[in-house]
Amino acid sequence: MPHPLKVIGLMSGTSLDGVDVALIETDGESVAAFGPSRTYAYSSDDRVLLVEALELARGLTDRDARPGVLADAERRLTERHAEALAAFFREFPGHRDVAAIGFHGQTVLHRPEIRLTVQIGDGPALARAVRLLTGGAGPSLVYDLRAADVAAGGQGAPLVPVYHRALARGLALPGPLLVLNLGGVANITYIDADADPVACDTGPANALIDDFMKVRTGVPVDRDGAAAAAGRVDEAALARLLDHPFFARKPPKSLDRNDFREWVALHGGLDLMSTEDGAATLTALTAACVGAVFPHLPKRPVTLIAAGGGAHNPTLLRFLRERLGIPVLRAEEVGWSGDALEAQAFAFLAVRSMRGLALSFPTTTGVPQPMTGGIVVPAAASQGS
Ligand SMILES: Nc1ncnc2c1ncn2[C@@H]1O[C@H](COP(=O)(O)OP(=O)(O)OP(=O)(O)O)[C@@H](O)[C@H]1O
Ligand SMILES: CC(=O)N[C@H]1[C@@H]2OC[C@@H](O2)[C@@H](O)[C@@H]1O[C@H](C)C(=O)O
Repeated sequence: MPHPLKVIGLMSGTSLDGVDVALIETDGESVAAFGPSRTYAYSSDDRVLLVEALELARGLTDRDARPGVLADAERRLTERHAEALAAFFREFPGHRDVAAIGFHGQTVLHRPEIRLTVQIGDGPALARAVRLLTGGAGPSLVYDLRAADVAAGGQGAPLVPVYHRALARGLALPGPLLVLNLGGVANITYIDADADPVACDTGPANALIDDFMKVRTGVPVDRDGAAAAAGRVDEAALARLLDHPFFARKPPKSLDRNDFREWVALHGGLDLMSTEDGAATLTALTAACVGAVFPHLPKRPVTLIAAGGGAHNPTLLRFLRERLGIPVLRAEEVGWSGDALEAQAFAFLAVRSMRGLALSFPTTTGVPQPMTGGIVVPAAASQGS
């Protein structure tokens, strides 16, 4: 096993809530040690800018174009990542000797069917900012990790399955195992012994709930699932929503954050529901979407491990248990950090990229062959530039 590197992963996910920073020690094949992790929240102003950027990005046909507010959003996002790292190094000065950084950026558009996925975030600019923080040659920085997969005909997402598999090797749980990330969008990794993991996005998770709660209450979250717990699931609306062709498609498949927005507006009937019933119905939708992937899996999973922000929502966890009929564990119950998992994954993927190892596989993104990816700004290259 090559010597493990100290690596930081940076993730800004589809829920637009902030920058996740996580440190691990890894050789890109297994994890030697977990370090600290933190989330640095976006201000409501940042969020408004990112939402505008997502709206504008809907019309993009060129992944390198940054018209209007997209250029502002990319600058702001890169700055926020530099500030997040500055705060992280202030708190953990002993980790300034980090060897590499994996920088996901912010997905503003994801349309793999036309080979287009756009993550904003200026890798070379962040590499320069990091060098000012660390001194010396600074770490290598790896960014744009989805592009190669999409260019080769893959879905470009999810990319975390190879990390989930590495972690799952250390567990003594009965399989097949399902790892579920409940972010803005939900995605699963199905792991059965040493077979290649099977993965896909399953449907909306928190993004629809957050957007609905923002309209109804001004606050973009159903904190602890309180509203959903007080509501009644409209099963007829749920059945209409599950009639979307996405659910009949076999994996690999992936989603843009806003893919279900119009569908829900058309078929959800949420305008006629109370806040509680609407929250309950959208929360049940997230759980039912995970159930909808079961018929597409090689075998029925026997254990589910839930991670991501949605794993803090007890109503969502209850709905998952009720609708799936299998044990649902929180990531912490198996010794993982549910909130840091994705950022850790991008640290892991950065090392894999630097070593030329595969990030994605035919069974995870549908790419024709296992595929590496990412653009590396080597430590020395950022020196003096
Ligand atoms: N206590 C809580 N109760 C209910 N929901 C919560 C709670 N804490 C976090 N969340 C939800 O989790 C979301 C954030 O999840 P997470 O950070 O995993 O998303 P992300 O990484 O941005 O998304 P993705 O994985 O899609 O890229 C918040 O937007 C919120 O809806
Ligand atoms: C295009 C894109 O950014 N997709 C995200 C999004 O958020 C969750 C889900 O949709 C997943 O497919 C992916 O992120 C995780 C980190 C992944 O690639 O594994």
